[in-house]
Amino acid sequence: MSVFTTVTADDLQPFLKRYAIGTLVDLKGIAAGVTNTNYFVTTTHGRYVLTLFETLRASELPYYVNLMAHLAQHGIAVAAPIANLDDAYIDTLNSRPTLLVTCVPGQVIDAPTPGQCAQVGEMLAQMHRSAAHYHGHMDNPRGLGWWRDTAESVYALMPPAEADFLRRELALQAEADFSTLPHGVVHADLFRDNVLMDGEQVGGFIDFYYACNDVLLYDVAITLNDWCVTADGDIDAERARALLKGYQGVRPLSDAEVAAWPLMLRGAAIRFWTSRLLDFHKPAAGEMTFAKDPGHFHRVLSRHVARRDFWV
Ligand SMILES: Nc1ncnc2c1ncn2[C@@H]1O[C@H](COP(=O)(O)OP(=O)(O)O)[C@@H](O)[C@H]1O
Ligand SMILES: N[C@@H](CCOP(=O)(O)O)C(=O)O
Repeated sequence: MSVFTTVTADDLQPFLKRYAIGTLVDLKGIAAGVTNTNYFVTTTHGRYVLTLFETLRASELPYYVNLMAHLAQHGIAVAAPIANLDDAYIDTLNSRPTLLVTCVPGQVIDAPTPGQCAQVGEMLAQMHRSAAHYHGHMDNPRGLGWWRDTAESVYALMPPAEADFLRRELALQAEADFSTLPHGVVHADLFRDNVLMDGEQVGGFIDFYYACNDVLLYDVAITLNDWCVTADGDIDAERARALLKGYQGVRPLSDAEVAAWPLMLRGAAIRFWTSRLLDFHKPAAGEMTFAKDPGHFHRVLSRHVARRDFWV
């Protein structure tokens, strides 16, 4: 359930007067999603998504919101922020920082086809290209240092063999030097539940609140680890090849990126293994979400370690 802060028509009508998007026709809470309060808002001008931020403060939002606006201006399929009459994207409703964005078409797909993976790869590469001139900068708050600190906080709660495995993998990541690989703006959480597919086309990327500046190949690895995964944590080679072909049709990988790819896939798996371990073993006080299975990314990582063919 993702309506944490209730919004009524009486709350919304005066709020909408600060925008030029018509008057309220319908307001409906969105059940999917885990972090923020989301509503579909239909006005006389069309359909929008209203987000009330439950944890991020207004001062933390400009990097993400200006990025979404920048990408939308460049024709990338993303939800486009709507400015109010003061020309601000971030407003306030019911004491929460609030954003209105366009409603993108499509739905979340659980079992993507290779063709859909190819479209996601293509759109991701276009996103990387078109964000090259985005002026905002945000270091990755969930980089290697965060993985290590998080792992340290849960080792004692893990089966010893798994903790040893994670320690060894983190040591390998620490030895790697990715500093010369192409960097830029990455979504950093482009899982299936953060993309709406409109048939075979990408309807829109959503949920940019982990976006940051980092290695572009890392974003490809995060995306592939979710879009091309099988139920047992293995990677489906046909989907993986399709996603990489779609991506490389726009931004071919360099030799250095191809060489770094196997380790990057492992790093991307560690990122979500550690965050899921933390959520599982140490849920934040008052946290409103249920923890996702950390074991899944343990399996994804183990499969990558054993793998000899990496589809590039
Ligand atoms: N711009 C949008 N257009 C259409 N549907 C959207 C849009 N933004 C969010 N949604 C819907 O709301 C759901 C939850 O959004 P999400 O951003 O994942 O929430 P949370 O930040 O709480 O994780 C999505 O799965 C999707 O169904
Ligand atoms: N995609 C991640 C979860 C990302 O964090 P959230 O705050 O959006 O739940 C995963 O599947 O572990």
